[in-house]
Amino acid sequence: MVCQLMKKKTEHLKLILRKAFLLRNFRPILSFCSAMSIEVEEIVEEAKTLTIIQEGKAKVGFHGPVFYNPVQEFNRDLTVTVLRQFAADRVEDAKSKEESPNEPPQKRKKVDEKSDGSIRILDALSASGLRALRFALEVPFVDKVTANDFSDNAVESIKENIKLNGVEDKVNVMFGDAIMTMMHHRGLDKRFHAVDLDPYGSASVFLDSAVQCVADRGILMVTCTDMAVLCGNTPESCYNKYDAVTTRVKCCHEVALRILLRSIESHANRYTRYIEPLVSISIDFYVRVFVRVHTGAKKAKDSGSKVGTALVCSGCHSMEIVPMLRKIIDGNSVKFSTPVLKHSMTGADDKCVHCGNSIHQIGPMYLDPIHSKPFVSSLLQRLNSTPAEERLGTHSRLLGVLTTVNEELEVPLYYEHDQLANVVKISVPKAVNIRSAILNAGYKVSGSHCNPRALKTDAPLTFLWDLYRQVAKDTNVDREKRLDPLSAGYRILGHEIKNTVDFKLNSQAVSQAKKENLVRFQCNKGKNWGPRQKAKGSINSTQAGFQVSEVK
Ligand SMILES: C[S@@+](CC[C@H](N)C(=O)[O-])C[C@H]1O[C@@H](n2cnc3c(N)ncnc32)[C@H](O)[C@@H]1O
Ligand SMILES: [Zn+2]
Repeated sequence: MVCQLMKKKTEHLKLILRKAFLLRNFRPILSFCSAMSIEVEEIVEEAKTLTIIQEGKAKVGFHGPVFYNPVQEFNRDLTVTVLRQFAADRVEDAKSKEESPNEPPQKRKKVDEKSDGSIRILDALSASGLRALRFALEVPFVDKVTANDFSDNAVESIKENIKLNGVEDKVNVMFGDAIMTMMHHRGLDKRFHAVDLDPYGSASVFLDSAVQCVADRGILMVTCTDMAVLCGNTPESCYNKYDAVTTRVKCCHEVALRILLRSIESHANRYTRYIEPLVSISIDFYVRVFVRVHTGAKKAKDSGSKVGTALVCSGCHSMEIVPMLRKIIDGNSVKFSTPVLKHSMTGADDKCVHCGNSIHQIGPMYLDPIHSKPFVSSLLQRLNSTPAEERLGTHSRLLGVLTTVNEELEVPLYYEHDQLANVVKISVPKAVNIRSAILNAGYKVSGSHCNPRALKTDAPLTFLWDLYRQVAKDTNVDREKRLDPLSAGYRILGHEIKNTVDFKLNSQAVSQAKKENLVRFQCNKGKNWGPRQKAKGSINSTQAGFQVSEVK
C-alpha cells in the first residue's frame, strides 16, 4: 500500500516537474523536494531530456524520444507558405460563391461545415505536433487542426505542446494509426481541407486513405524520404511501393517526383478523383509534393493520357517520352487510344538510333506539369511582400527555390549540361553557351530546381546532338584518336551535322534566379544533415493498435 502510494506520488511529481521544465520554472519544485527529502535524481534526469525549441511561432518540448529534425524547417516553412495561400484562395472562393446566386448552397454545406471558407487540417504523422502547432499559429482562416500519431510519447508531447502554445481551442490530438484516422474521415462532412503526410521513409502506404479523406479541391501534402528507392537503386522495391520502376538516370530527382505524383493520381482515380499538382519539390534528402484533389469521373478519365513511361538509352543517355494513352478529340467526340509502338529514338534493331546501345524503359510517371505556375507566382508575391520582421526562418531559400521552380519549362525530365559533352569526350562548354545555342535555334530552355546542372529543353535530340557535334568540330576533336570505336560518342560523332548551330550569347540564357543571385541550392549541408532515424521505441503500423481515439 505504502509502496503504491509512493509510486503514485512519484508519478505525480514527475508530471509536475515535466511541466515545470517546459515552463522553465523548476527551481521551486526542486527546493520543495529537497526540503521534504524526496529523491528526485531520476525524475530530474528524465525531466532534463525535455528541451524546448522554437520554430516559427511554435514552441515544442519532447516527452521522451519523439522525432524532430531541424533540417526539415524548410519543408515546414514551405508548407506554412503554401497553406497560407491555399487558405486565402478558399476564403476568396467562398466570398465569390456567397455573391453568386446560381451556386446550389446545399451541395457546399455537405462538404464544408463553415461557409466562411475556414479550413480543417490533418497532420497525420505529427510526432511532437510541431507542424500542427505552426498551422494553428501561423496560417489564417484555420478552423481546426488535428494532430495524429500512434506513439505514446508523441501523443504526450503533442498534448503538452498544445498547452505550452495556448492553442487548446484550435488543435486536437488523435492517438491512432494514421490510416485508420483517415478512413474515419472519409465521409463528405468529415473530410479535411488539407492533409499533411510526413512519414519515416515512404508515404506509399498512406496514399490510398489520404486521397479519400481530402475534401473536393482540398490539398494533399506528401513527403517521401526514401530517395534511394525513388531514384532507382532498387527498382524492385520501387515497383512494390509505387507501381513503377526506374534506374539511376541523371534526372532521377524529377523522375522521383513524377513517380510519386503518378502514384497519388492512380490512388485518386480509384475514387473518381484526380490531382492538380501545385508545387513539387525535390530538395535535400526528400521529395515534397502539394496537390489539389478534385472529384469528377469525366476528368479522372483523362489520367491515362497524363501519365506514361520514358525510354532511356544506356549508352548516350538520350530520352524519349511515351504516353500511356493518346486522347483524340474530334469535334464533340473524345476517344482514347493506346500508343503505336513507334519511337523516334529506336532503330530497326531496337537499339538507340543515336549511338546503337540498348534502351531501357522507366515509369510509369506523371507527364503533365508538376507545378501550377499561377500558384507558384502567388507564393512568390506573398514572400516578396512579407515584411522583414515577419519572414520565416528559411525565407531566402524559399525565394530561391520557388523562383527556379517558376522558371522551369513544362517539359518532362532534363539532361545535365555536361553529361552529353562527356559522351562525345569534348571539353564541357559553358552552360550559358549551350542555352544560347538552343534559344537561337528557336527552342526553349531552362534549369530545374532539382539539379544545378540541369538542362531542360523542348529541343529534339537530333538538334541537341548536332550542338555537341558542332562543339567537337569547332574544337578539333579527332574521334579516331580520342574515342573507342565501340563507344556511344564515337558513333554519335560519326553522324553529319544537319542543323545550323549558333552559339552567339542570347540575353535569355541566364535565369532570373541566377541573375538575382538567389539561394537555389544549399551547398553547406552542416552537421547532422539528412533524414533522422525513427524515434526510439517507435512501432510500425502492423504493430499499432487499430482503434483510433481522440485524446482529451
Ligand atoms: C518523420 S516523423 C514526423 C515529423 C513531423 N511531421 C515533423 O515535422 O516534425 C513520423 C511520425 O509518424 C509517426 N507514425 C509512423 N507511422 C505511423 C502510423 N501508421 N500512424 C500514426 N503515426 C505514425 C511516428 O510515430 C513519428 O512520430
Ligand atoms: Zn544512345
